[in-house]
Amino acid sequence: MTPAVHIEGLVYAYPGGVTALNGVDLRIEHGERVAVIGRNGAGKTTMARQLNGIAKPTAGTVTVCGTDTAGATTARLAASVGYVFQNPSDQIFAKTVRADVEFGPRNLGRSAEETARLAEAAMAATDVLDFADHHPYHLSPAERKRVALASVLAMDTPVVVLDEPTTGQDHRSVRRIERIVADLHAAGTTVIAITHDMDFCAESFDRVVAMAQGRVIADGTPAEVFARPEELELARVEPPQISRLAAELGWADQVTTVDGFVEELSRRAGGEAGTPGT
Ligand SMILES: Nc1ncnc2c1ncn2[C@@H]1O[C@H](COP(=O)(O)OP(=O)(O)OP(=O)(O)O)[C@@H](O)[C@H]1O
Repeated sequence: MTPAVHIEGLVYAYPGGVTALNGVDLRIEHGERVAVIGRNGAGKTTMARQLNGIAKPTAGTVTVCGTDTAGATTARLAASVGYVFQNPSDQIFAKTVRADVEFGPRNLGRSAEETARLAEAAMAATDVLDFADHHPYHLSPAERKRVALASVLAMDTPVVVLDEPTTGQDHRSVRRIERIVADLHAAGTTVIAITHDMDFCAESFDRVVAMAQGRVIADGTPAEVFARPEELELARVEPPQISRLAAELGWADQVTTVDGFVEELSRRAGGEAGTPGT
């Protein structure tokens, strides 16, 4: 089957001269949940921007849902890839939240009825329905970020790319975003998130791709990647808090999620600690 994303030998140099990507190879299958991590300037956003054709390879190829981005218009790629910008101000443009969220599906040729249904569902999932008729300008940065997410969810694309979705969000909103990622996954959508939030990374993603200096330096499950101190050092990231707690307790097995921690605790206490989520 054609992969959702296939990147081969990708090099990208900005017009100013910075070579931000230095030979990236990455294959992501349909339905995968992938977190892309790494220090500032590692090339994460530059790579993600290739997926919806905002930027085109200097060398190498990027194929999304079977379409080579080199010859494809951004409008064509928009049907396959929804991209939530790191900064919502780069994305939101309409006079009301509802108009912004409805723009994408309408632009993709959905009927008025379908557009309204998709927009309503996306606004409910991101908890922005209460201010659907407000001007996005009057919302807080965290709320605007959720509007940007709603606008992409409403497009119902097979691939969704989230650039730093949890930044600036409170605990409740982060949990909501975790739920959205789980729902997208259950619906078969491929989810790719760039994140500096290692707790979110470990809780919501099955695969972690670590980048440094324009290359992929580690690729595996959260447990595999967080067990590689040299690569983590190079990527300047620390394992999730729960992993560090488990390490402090001297547990040899790699724990990356709260549920995993509770399971391990329960096993060690002979089943007395209860089951996760109860
Ligand atoms: N518009 C641009 N023009 C020139 N160079 C750029 C531009 N945007 C990014 N760069 C450079 O490209 C490299 C990769 O940047 P990029 O934003 O992709 O990294 P990142 O891993 O997403 O970082 P962050 O975590 O800070 O978002 C950096 O050296 C950065 O300075």
